Amino acid sequence: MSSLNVDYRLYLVTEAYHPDQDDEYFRKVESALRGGVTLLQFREKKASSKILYDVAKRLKQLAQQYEVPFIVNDRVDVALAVDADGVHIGQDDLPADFVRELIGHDKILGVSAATIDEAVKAERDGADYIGVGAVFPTSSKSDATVITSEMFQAIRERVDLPMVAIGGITSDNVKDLKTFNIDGIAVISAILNQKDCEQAARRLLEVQIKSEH
Ligand SMILES: Cc1ncc(COP(=O)(O)OP(=O)(O)O)c(N)n1
Ligand SMILES: Cc1ncsc1CCOP(=O)(O)O
Ligand SMILES: [Mg+2]
Repeated sequence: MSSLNVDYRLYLVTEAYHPDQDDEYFRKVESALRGGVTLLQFREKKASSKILYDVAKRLKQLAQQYEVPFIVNDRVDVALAVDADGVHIGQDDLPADFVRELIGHDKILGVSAATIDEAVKAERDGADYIGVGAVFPTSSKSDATVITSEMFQAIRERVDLPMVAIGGITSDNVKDLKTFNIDGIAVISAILNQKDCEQAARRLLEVQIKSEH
């Protein structure tokens, strides 16, 4: 998959997978895809490699059904094993230039950046997009720190790559990002903690479009 025409507008990052809630997990992801999610990331911090592989294969199939790219967080091995469309890595993961070598140029490489230096390096190392945040406080990632809007803007000015905002984004505060010239938002709880994930996704897309005008 070429990274050129990726639609970053609404990037869904998965919540923790629990085998005893398997049906519910996939039902919510599919509901969100129906609501218009444009990119799907499998983020799983605790599961065994076997579970990672099995869940990733099933998520990839779902993403394919809805024609959205499928990205694996952290685990390049799992991404390659299931032939995902890309990998997302952070500052504590394998180095981005090395990951680019491992996955080649046909796959999407996303890199987290919270400073200008990290963002500039990500671009140099071959990232296709950067994930920048946390833009708001979040309880979905225990070690996330909130960056200032000045930092966000400074990164935007220095890097030409598509930029996705992440962390604590909701349909209420998404309008506060409208001056930042972002390419999209990445969310977990704003979709997956809602009763109706399809409706939550649809609403986030709508609010984003409205706040562009
Ligand atoms: C789109 C996007 N942006 C940032 C992150 C955070 O990645 P990282 O800093 O490696 O933290 P973990 O998600 O691995 O805990 C992301 N996953 N996606
Ligand atoms: C993975 C990640 N990286 C920075 S904040 C965050 C969590 C995003 O989750 P939520 O959308 O629920 O705040
Ligand atoms: Mg990571």
